Amino acid sequence: MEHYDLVIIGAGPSGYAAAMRAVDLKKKTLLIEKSTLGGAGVKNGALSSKTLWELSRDMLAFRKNLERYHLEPPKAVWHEIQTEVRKAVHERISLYQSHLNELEANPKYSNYIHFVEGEACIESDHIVSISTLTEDLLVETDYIIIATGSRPRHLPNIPIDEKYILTSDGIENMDDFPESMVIVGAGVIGCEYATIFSGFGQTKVFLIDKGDTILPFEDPDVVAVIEKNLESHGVHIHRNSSLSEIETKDGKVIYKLDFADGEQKTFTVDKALVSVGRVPNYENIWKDAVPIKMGKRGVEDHETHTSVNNIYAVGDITADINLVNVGELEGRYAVEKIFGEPKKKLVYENISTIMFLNPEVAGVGYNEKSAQEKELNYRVVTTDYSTIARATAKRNTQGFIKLLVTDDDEMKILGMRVVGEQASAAIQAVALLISMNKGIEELAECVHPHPSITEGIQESVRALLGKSILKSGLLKGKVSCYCYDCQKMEKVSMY
Ligand SMILES: Cc1cc2nc3c(=O)[nH]c(=O)nc-3n(C[C@H](O)[C@H](O)[C@H](O)COP(=O)(O)OP(=O)(O)OC[C@H]3O[C@@H](n4cnc5c(N)ncnc54)[C@H](O)[C@@H]3O)c2cc1C
Ligand SMILES: NC(=O)c1ccc[n+]([C@@H]2O[C@H](COP(=O)([O-])OP(=O)(O)OC[C@H]3O[C@@H](n4cnc5c(N)ncnc54)[C@H](O)[C@@H]3O)[C@@H](O)[C@H]2O)c1
Repeated sequence: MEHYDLVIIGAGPSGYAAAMRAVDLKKKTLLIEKSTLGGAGVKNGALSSKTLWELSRDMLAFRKNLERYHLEPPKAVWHEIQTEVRKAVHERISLYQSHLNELEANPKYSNYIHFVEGEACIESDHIVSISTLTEDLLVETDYIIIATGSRPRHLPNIPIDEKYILTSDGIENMDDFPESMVIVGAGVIGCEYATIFSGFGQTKVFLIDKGDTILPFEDPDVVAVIEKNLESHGVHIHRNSSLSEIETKDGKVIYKLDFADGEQKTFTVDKALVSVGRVPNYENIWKDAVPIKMGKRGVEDHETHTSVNNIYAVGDITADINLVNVGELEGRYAVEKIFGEPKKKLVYENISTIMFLNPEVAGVGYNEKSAQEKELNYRVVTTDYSTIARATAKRNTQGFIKLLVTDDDEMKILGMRVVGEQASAAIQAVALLISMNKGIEELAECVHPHPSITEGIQESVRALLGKSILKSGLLKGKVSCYCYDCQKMEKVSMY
C-alpha cells in the first residue's frame, strides 16, 4: 500500500491551497478530487457568479450610456453570456490542472505531490479508500485533511428539480433568460443573483426572505442603498411575507405568500432560485468507526484540528465563514500546524469580503449590528461618497464609508463597510491595520494618491481624530461621528 505524509480530500480552494503549502514543506502529499478542480471556488460558485456579475454590470453601464445618447440598447443574449462564463470556468480549471501536471512532471516537486481523480472515504485514522473510474485503491497516511466543501441547502417544502426550481448549482444551465424569477432567500447569493438578473434587464425579479429585510446580517444603512438600487432596476421585494407553498405546474413556478396582515397571494413566474444557505458535505466521507465530531453547521474543529488526533478539516466543511479566502487561509494553516508551528495565529477578525451587488459592498471586521450584539462600546464615523473627489469625477456619488473603532484613546479599528464604486479596492489598507492590531493614526498620516476612494477613508479617520478637512456634523449627511454606549444602547454625536 502506498504511504503518504498527508492525504487531502477535496481540491476546492481549501484543499488545493493546503496541498501547495505541503509541497513547500516537502511532504509527500496526495490530493483527491471527485468532480471539479477548484470546487465551488470556480464552477457554480465564486468565479462563475462573479463572471456573470461583471458581464451584467457591463451590460447595465452600456444600456445607461446608450440611453444618455437616446440610442436603443441591444438585448443581451443568454447563450453568449453562458459561453463566456463557461470559458472563464474552463480557463481556471485548466490553469489548476496544468499547474498540477507541471508539478508532477518536475523532479523538484514530483516526490511531494500526486493528484488522483476519484471519490475518497476515510476507512480508519490512517487508511483512505479511493474509488476512481478504473480502480479502487487503498492508501496509508500519517495525516488527513478533509476539504470537501458544501452544497446548497434544500428545504423539505421546496421541490428543487434544477430545471424550474433551481439552486446556484443549476442556474448557469438555464436555456435562456427567464422572463420572471422568484428568489427565495435574500442573503448574499440571493441578492447577488437579483443584482445580476435585474442588471441584464430581461428578467423581472421577485425577492423573498424569511426575515423582514434583505441581507439580514447587514446594517440598515447598507441595506437601504442596496434595496433602493434593486427596486430602481425593477426588483420586487416581497416585504412582511412568508412563503407557504411553491410548486411547478405546466412549465411555470407557482408560489403562495402569507402576508403579515393575514392576506394570502399567489404568483406565477418562469423560474425560482432557492438560496437559503449551504450545508457541509460530510456524508460518506468517513466510516462510522472514525469518531469525527459534527456540529449543527459542520465539522467541529479547534483551529482546523478535528476530534481525531491526525485528522484536520478546512473550508466550508467546518462550521465557520464560507469564503474562498477563509478556506485558503485554513488550508495553509492546517498544513503548517500539522508539520510544525504556524508563525501566526489563525485569526478571522481581518477577513475582508466583497458582496457583488449594485454598488459593491466591501467589509472587514465588525459592522454596527455585530458590534452591538457583542455589547461593544464603539465610535463610528460615516463619510458620504459625495465628499470624495474621485466619486464626483466618476459621476456616481452614491455610497458611503463607515468605520468603527474602539471607544478609547487608542481607537483600534474594529471594522469597516464601504458601499460604492471601487469599494473592494478601498478596504485592503484597513484589513491590514486590523491584522496588525493598529490604531488609526497611521492611516491619518499616510499620503494617498489623488483623486482616490481611499482618500475618503483617510478623511473618515481624520474626522474621528477631530482633524478632518470637512468638519463632522456641519454638512448634513456628509460626515458624522458618533459614540455608541452599549449599556444605554444609544448613540451620541462626538462633535
Ligand atoms: C454562488 C456562489 C458564489 C460565491 N461567491 C463567493 C465570492 O464571491 N467570494 C468568496 O470568497 N466566496 C464565494 N463563495 C463561497 C466559496 O465558493 C466557498 O466558500 C469555497 O468554494 C469553499 O471552498 P472549499 O474548498 O472548502 O469547498 P468547495 O469549493 O466546495 O470544494 C470542495 C471539493 O471537494 C470535493 N469533494 C467532496 N467530497 C469528496 C470526496 N469524497 N472525495 C473527493 N473529493 C470530494 C468536491 O467535488 C469539491 O470540488 C460563493 C459560493 C457560491 C455557491
Ligand atoms: N461575495 C461573496 O463573498 C459570496 C457570494 C456568494 C456566497 N458566498 C458565501 O456563500 C454562503 C451561502 O450563501 P447564501 O446566500 O445561500 O446564504 P446566506 O446565509 O447569506 O443567506 C441565506 C438567506 O436565506 C434566508 N432564509 C433561510 N431560510 C429561509 C426560508 N425558509 N425562507 C426564506 N428565506 C430563508 C436567510 O434569512 C438568509 O437571508 C454565504 O454565507 C457566503 O459565505 C459569499
